[in-house]
Amino acid sequence: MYIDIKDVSVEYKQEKTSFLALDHINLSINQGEFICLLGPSGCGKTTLLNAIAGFEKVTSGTITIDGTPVTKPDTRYVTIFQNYGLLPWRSVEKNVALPLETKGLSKQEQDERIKHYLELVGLSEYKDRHPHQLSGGQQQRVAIARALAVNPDILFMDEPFAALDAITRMKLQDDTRLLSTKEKKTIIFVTHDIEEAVYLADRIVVLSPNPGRIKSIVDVHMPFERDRTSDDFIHIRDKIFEIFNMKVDHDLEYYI
Ligand SMILES: Nc1ncnc2c1ncn2[C@@H]1O[C@H](COP(=O)(O)OP(=O)(O)OP(=O)(O)O)[C@@H](O)[C@H]1O
Repeated sequence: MYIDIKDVSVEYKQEKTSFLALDHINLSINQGEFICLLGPSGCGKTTLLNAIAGFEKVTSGTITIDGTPVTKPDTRYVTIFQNYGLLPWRSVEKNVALPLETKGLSKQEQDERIKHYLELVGLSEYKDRHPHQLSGGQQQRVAIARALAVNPDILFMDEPFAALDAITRMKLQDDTRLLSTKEKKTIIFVTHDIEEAVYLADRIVVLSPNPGRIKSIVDVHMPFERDRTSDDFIHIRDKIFEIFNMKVDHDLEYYI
């Protein structure tokens, strides 16, 4: 297995108390897989993502990537944060260039990568703009281009589209799925939006809180082209609702 999470617990210690955010998590992830971590607020999604990415130390258990134990963040992997994290004083092009400058790439290689990834996210014409001259969705695309430009093996995405309107979110979901296959990345994607998870994932890891545990793992056997209104889609969505013991109602917003 590419990523192996064995018996991982994370306990946050405060002055006198401690809180078990993750309790004996076991999960194996294949290379190239699209995994969604799904669950209600506080169930430990971000903690698990950060532990795999090396930003959070585990209290017990082990995480290995490609056979190497994770002890700290590795430049082979990259995280897209929810708030885009763009530098306002840099142009789109210069924002994408940022991580490349520290990688010691030649100017020509930097330029090629910037061009390629801005094209991939459809922002070539916006390269000279600054972040405040872009919509939220465009800013997030710049963040995606910047993340991909360093050619990471794994992309960690923590609710990257939560702040966007529904139409933009759907467009970026399509883009993300396309590049996960085109660029053959392993993607670990945190969301609390059930439909987003069913639309994107190869497997959905459903977590429950207090303490954070894996409640269920749902295989999403659907073709690449997914239709939110198809019977298969609705069947998997409703299955997840059942996992959460939530009433299925057609007027319900599908968030947890
Ligand atoms: N540094 C910390 N110290 C103490 N408790 C923490 C710390 N970070 C997170 N927690 C707690 O651990 C639990 C899991 O947090 P985490 O952020 O992983 O959840 P989440 O599923 O990502 O939630 P959300 O969907 O709201 O972002 C929460 O109850 C949170 O309050």
